[in-house]
Amino acid sequence: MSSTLTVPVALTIAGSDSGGGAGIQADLRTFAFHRVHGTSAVTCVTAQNTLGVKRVDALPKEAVVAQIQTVFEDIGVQAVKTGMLLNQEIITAVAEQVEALQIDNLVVDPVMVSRTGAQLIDDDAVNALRRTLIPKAAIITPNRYEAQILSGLEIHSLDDMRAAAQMIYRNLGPKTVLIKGGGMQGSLRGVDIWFDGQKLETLTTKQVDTKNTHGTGCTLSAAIAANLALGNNLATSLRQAKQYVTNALLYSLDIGKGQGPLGHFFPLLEN
Ligand SMILES: Nc1ncnc2c1ncn2[C@@H]1O[C@H](COP(=O)(O)OP(=O)(O)OP(=O)(O)O)[C@@H](O)[C@H]1O
Ligand SMILES: Cc1ncc(COP(=O)(O)O)c(N)n1
Repeated sequence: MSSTLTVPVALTIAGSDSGGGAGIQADLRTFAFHRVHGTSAVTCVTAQNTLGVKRVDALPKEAVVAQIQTVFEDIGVQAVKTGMLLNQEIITAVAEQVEALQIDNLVVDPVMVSRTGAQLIDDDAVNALRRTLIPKAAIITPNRYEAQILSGLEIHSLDDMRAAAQMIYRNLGPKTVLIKGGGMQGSLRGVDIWFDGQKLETLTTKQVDTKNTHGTGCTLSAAIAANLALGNNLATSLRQAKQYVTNALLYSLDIGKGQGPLGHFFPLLEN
């Protein structure tokens, strides 16, 4: 006897991480955990491990567009997340597809700077993100450094995070801004702030004491997209996604010599 299931579908438009901790690999595991069918449009291929990124090769923008269109034509998609889009050409092409396909449930993780402060995309790409994609987002999820670039403010405290969220909302026009605390000091690492033009909310978990935090940002944005694909409203999606990242951090994996990945399927890892 076999049975068929109908499940929601999410699409990730992001880079491949050969080390399996972040990017497309983290996103697809996150979708699967949520019982959401994961589809993907690869933007670039990174040679990466737990110690860092050694090489990045971009795909032609036409290849990225073809993946998105081919998935939409046949399968249909309830929510989309974007991760590492790398260059101006790919960002502009993705923004055009968002417009043409009338994608509403769009989660933009504006991957620009790693948690260690290394810039991952050039200035033209940052400007393209600001101009073309961020204004179309249902939510954007910058980390501390990305929020500094997008707001022009220095961020050292919770109040700074709140001011930056409001500034980005007003200046760049996404429907909601969530600033992640992973790059802050001490207990603020578990605290995120979000602002939707009316409510200024805080999502708090205890700081998890682990060095294995590679892919936390990708995982959070993929979990938000998965929850939206399941039909949850934004506030519920953010709460659930935060809880999911925290659980996956509590079961992070000691793999490699640097920052290991999260335990995305944590219930299978319990002794
Ligand atoms: N040590 C920690 N303890 C608890 N929560 C954490 C910790 N580190 C990160 N987080 C949470 O993980 C989520 C991702 O935030 P973070 O600031 O790490 O994003 P990021 O810099 O984009 O991630 P990445 O390390 O993947 O680049 C946020 O909800 C943040 O609060
Ligand atoms: C392919 C790829 N995409 C994104 C990130 C950053 O991810 P994160 O912000 O989750 O560390 C990464 N290191 N590699």
